[in-house]
Amino acid sequence: MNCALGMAVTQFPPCFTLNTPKVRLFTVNCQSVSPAASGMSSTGLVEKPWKVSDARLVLEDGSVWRAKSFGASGTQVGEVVFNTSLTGYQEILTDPSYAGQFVLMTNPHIGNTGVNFDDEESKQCFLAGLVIRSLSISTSNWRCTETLGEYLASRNIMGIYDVDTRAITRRLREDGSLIGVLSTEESKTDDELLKVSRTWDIVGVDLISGVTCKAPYEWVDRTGSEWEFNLNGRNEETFQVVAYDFGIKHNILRRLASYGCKITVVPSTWPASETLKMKPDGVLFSNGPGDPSAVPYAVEAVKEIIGKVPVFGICMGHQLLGQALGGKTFKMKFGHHGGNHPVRNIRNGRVEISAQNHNYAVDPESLPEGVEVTHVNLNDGSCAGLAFPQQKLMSLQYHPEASPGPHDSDLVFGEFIELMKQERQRT
Ligand SMILES: NC(=O)CC[C@H](N)C(=O)O
Repeated sequence: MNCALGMAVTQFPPCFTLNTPKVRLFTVNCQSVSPAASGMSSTGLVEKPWKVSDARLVLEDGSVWRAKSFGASGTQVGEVVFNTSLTGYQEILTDPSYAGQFVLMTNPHIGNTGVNFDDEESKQCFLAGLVIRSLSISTSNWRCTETLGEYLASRNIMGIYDVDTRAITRRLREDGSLIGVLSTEESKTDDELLKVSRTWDIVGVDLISGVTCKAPYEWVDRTGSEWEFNLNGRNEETFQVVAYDFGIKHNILRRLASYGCKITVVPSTWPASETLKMKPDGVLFSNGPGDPSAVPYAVEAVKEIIGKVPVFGICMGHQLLGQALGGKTFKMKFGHHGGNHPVRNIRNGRVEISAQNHNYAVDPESLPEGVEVTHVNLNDGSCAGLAFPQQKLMSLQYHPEASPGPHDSDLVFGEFIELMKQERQRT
């Protein structure tokens, strides 16, 4: 149950290049909180019938945010990002791309539908923790099997509520993503927590190795019929796809299966030569957490595969393709996380509302001639999709599988099928 600080630091090694100037700590949102701040007296008797602040989120800028804890207790370090999705907190909690990050939900009311067996995007929660404004006091949904608090506690994930998420979001938008330390341990001083936030870093760390599968496996589940779209002209042929698991979301696999693919999921370190031996019709490079520059082995595998079979990259997969083509990736100020990002599909002029979750992006200027930018994020003009027809390559910086989010971009799976079909006819 205890997220010991030592464990967290071992899992995501600290960066020793940051200096840690001494600055004054300032406490925000501290509403007459007693030092014990737990609602319990030293004798263990409850002093107040309501829960009082028992947790602190200390950000690297020196701000200290008092909050109430739920889920697991302990101390955890991570990068704080804000997500603007209105629904789908369970899919967000189980998206492995959030490894090493605290997800702050800008939607103030979270937990009202509880959690269920069907909305999992992976077998585990890899995120550092959840930060919300208001935790629903009741849970009501026909699929609900557990409350959000029970769920987080059983997965050893810390959550906090009754914290000013709006103020933190404004700070992140102004200053960029910040490292934070969340703690329920009164014995740790604010200064100690601040020091940890300033000596830990997420840049340059291989987070994929902590979330990928250990061995190859077959995936067969399609999207359940009650949630399925009307797939016009559904493909009758079957295509063999090898999917690299850099932290793959299950709905990518379900959508590929629904479009008629037979899928073998392989670990992130699976050799390209083995993949090519399997003679797949296409290869998918999945989403995944962290810095694409921290996983050169993955870029090498991508390099060896492109040009030989049709490939499709999603999010981290798109960034790795960008690097494999000789391009550069960079860290954005606060990234894109949410289900309401407008993207222009340059090829047909249509605007898609998309689900996004990324902190890095490909610099299109750095890409070689012949690589086409197919999609642009309309909020900031960043590159949201690529194609290189001569190499049978396509990629999106965002999530066509949604889960959670809008389904406007689902047809891109059909484009991948088309790419594989053309290659089959050609050879
Ligand atoms: N969803 C993802 O694949 C995230 C990609 C990458 N980890 C980023 O933050 O940019």
